[in-house]
Amino acid sequence: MAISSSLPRLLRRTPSSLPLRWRLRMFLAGERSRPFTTCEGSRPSIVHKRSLDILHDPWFNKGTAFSMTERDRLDLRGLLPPNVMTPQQQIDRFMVDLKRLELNASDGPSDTNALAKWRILNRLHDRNETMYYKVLIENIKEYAPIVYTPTVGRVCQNYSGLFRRPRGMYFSAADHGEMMSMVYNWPAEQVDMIVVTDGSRILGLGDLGVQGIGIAIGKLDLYVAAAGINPQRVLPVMIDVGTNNENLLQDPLYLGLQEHRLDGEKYLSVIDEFMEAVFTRWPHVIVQFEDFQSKWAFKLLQRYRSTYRMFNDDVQGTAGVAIAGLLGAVRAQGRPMIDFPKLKIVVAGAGSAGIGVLNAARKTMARMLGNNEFAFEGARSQFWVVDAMGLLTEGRMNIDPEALPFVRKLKESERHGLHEGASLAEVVTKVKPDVLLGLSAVGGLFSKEVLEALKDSSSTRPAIFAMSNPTQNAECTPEEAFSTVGDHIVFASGSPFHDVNLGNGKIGHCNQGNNMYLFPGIGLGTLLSGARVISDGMLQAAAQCLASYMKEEEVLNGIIYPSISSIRDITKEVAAAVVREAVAEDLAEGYRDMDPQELQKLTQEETVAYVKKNMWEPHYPTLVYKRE
Ligand SMILES: NC(=O)c1ccc[n+]([C@@H]2O[C@H](COP(=O)([O-])OP(=O)(O)OC[C@H]3O[C@@H](n4cnc5c(N)ncnc54)[C@H](O)[C@@H]3O)[C@@H](O)[C@H]2O)c1
Ligand SMILES: O=C(O)C[C@H](O)C(=O)O
Ligand SMILES: [Mg+2]
Repeated sequence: MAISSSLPRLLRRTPSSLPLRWRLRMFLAGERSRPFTTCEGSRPSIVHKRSLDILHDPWFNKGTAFSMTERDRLDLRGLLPPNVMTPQQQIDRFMVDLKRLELNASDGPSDTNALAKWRILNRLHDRNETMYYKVLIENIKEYAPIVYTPTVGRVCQNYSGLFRRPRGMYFSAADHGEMMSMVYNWPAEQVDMIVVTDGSRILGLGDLGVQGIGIAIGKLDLYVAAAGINPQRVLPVMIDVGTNNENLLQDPLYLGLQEHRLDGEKYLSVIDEFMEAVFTRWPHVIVQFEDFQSKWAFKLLQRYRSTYRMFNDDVQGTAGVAIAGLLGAVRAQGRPMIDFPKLKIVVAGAGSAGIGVLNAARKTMARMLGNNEFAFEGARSQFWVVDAMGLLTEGRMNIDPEALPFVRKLKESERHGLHEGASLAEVVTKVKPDVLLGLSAVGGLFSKEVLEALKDSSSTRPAIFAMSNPTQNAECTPEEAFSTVGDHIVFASGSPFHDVNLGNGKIGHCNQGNNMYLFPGIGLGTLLSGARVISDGMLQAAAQCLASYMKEEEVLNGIIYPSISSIRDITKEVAAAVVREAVAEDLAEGYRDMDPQELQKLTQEETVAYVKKNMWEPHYPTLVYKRE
């Protein structure tokens, strides 16, 4: 039957408002499929596609309205958020989002159009990945704050409305027993990098449930843009084990499972099953755990790190970035890095990030002091930890095991005029720290009173790290820090802020102390070395590389982290440092045609060149058609 003879019939049956392209497509997909003349349930439409091909076909796609049986029949399981929606719910969700555009979609005072920009970039991402990444790489300073912190936080908060075309995989508590087969629904034969979250602590925004998938997508955008991981080989994953966010539990438009989070053994068995499934299909994949609540972050890290190629970005990536910044703060005082163990550090926040930093800083100090038990014990006394209940001392009931090494003895505290639960301002007043570091998720925690107290710091150049994300969760702004404590401070924040004009031609530098300077290089270095696991040594090599990347005159000027414009270059260097450490520790098993013996022969420069050569660039390849 020729197209031309059936076209008039087809045209009569389809609404004239539809583009001709669609009506033709309907014909080509089979005359039997009559979405306009049959209603759901009476006669099925025959499709000749499955999996993502259906989701990407505007004619057949039903998005979140695919029923569970259809999802199974069409290999769609895991490719959509778990909550099956009615068509009306889909329209309600879309309308809420459409109407929201009329409101001010701002994230902080810096960019009132951030979400609108995200939408435009996201549509490009869906249409043309090569072009999307070219735009991102060439304009990374401008658009990292859109695809990553801080806008990604707003994206996650609004994800049920923003959701259009699915990206990544969703494993839910309801998929127990199915994951090993579901993982084959992902169309890519090879996956190098997975970023997985359970949505329980997204940035400083709390439990966002299934909407947390946005953070996994944002992190992988940086893996492609900064580390040159091939975008065809990345996989964002959301493990939906429910949510304890009451608003989401009540929201009829929420896309995730509307039940309380799984806990205990049930929770662990879901994560175990997921890990087994992905490592069975892709034995060489690297899994980055992201934004898991502290309660599980440490346990899962300990459970998997010696078996699987995995790391926790919030615990380990953040620690490395903080160490590099702290070493920069020592150098900024005109002192050698080896003076680091002398710093007195007050840390506000004892969650996954805060404890990660404390452990790494303590180990670094101990290494500098002789790397023995005595040095390790002594280094403990450099830290004062304040959490939601104030100064952490042995007087506290029910202390988290991870925080135990950092509790202060009561006598010791009294000697400093402090007590269990003392406020941050009291601690800063009495301790006079060199560094005040915030990973508390409490915006404005470094109040005027706290910053005033820091003026009496015993350091010639006190350092303030307001590392919580996104923007509104920063413990203070750079303006507040410079104007209260003084022009001489060193300042870093987790989310980007502008530098401060101090007058008289002087600039107060706002460094971005964010794990984005390390995680892409840790992942790339692990991939290219073929390391079996990610060791402490590899993480430490990454941090040292970042610290030594900064030149003396920059550091003396208060610039302790590179500009994000050079993130591709620093990531290449970090990855090379990770490769070399993996080789030195005999963990490297090689990558493609580069075997461990050859890796071992590479000089420092050759390792950097090897990394560079393996970084994906956003160029269109020539395409040639070949019948299967
Ligand atoms: N800049 C970065 O690279 C980076 C990396 C990881 C995490 N973070 C940010 O760090 C923050 C914390 O992350 P997390 O995983 O550790 O969270 P978490 O919820 O596990 O821990 C938060 C900690 O802050 C403490 N806290 C709460 N209120 C406080 C107060 N008033 N004073 C002092 N401490 C208080 C809590 O007791 C807890 O110990 C988040 O905002 C996150 O975005 C930043
Ligand atoms: O995501 C970020 O910007 C940093 C960090 O992983 C966080 O959780 O805040
Ligand atoms: Mg994180």
